[in-house]
Amino acid sequence: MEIALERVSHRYGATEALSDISLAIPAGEILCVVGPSGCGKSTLLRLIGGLERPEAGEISLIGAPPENCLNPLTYIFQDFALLPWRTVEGNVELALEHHGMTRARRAGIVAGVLERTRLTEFAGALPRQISGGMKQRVAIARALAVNPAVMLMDEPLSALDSQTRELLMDDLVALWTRQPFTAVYVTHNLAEAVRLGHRIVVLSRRPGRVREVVEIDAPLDARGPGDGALEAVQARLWTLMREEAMEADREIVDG
Ligand SMILES: Nc1ncnc2c1ncn2[C@@H]1O[C@H](COP(=O)(O)OP(=O)(O)OP(=O)(O)O)[C@@H](O)[C@H]1O
Repeated sequence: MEIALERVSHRYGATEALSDISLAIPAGEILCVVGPSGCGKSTLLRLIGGLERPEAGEISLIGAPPENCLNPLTYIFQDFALLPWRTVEGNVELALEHHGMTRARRAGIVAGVLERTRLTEFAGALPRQISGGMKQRVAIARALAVNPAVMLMDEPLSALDSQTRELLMDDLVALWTRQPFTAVYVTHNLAEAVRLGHRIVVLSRRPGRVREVVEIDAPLDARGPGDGALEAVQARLWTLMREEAMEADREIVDG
């Protein structure tokens, strides 16, 4: 299933958040979205997820959903959004409730995604008993359980320390390599964008417009920290964003 955005614009009152965004996200691609604070990254995700309707333009899902897809679009947030009184298994199961499936089928799907996210032995743990990185793996498992057409990821690693972030990036690459998924991945972190993005969209600030789309050919599992070619892409992204980030910074200080 492919997502197409055609000339999408959105405003909140007098604030023009996004202007004239056209993008196509083919199945199996991770598209990273970067840009200075307030450029409309989260708005873009909300519009794609159907939480808000764009003021102008079209967003369409094209083609058939993947086999056994229970929900075409799922979110992964920075704050994990786990229910504290449910176990790891119970949190993943949550995504499968109200889909009218047998208990055995549900258990099979949960076991499968826990295995893919290396959580099997923690199935009975409560969120407070596990680390932040593991909590985010539970959120990823829960998103994968519905076999979505597209995962919408809003700063999923930004609440984690840098070592945990590295581990989670490795996990996401391993998951994608085993079974490619489609994702729109919003981040402030350019190192994350060059590790995880097949393409990276740089948005300009207010209104957010597509400033540039950078494509990275290297396979995800061939990328890693200290890779010179990736660092060069990261430097280029920073050059594109630097002035606007400085302006955003000044605005916050002045305000
Ligand atoms: N519900 C809302 N009502 C009014 N203005 C909003 C609303 N949501 C977002 N905005 C404004 O729209 C613009 C884009 O916001 P958005 O949160 O999408 O940006 P962002 O790039 O995700 O920001 P950040 O990087 O800081 O998370 C900002 O100027 C913001 O203040």
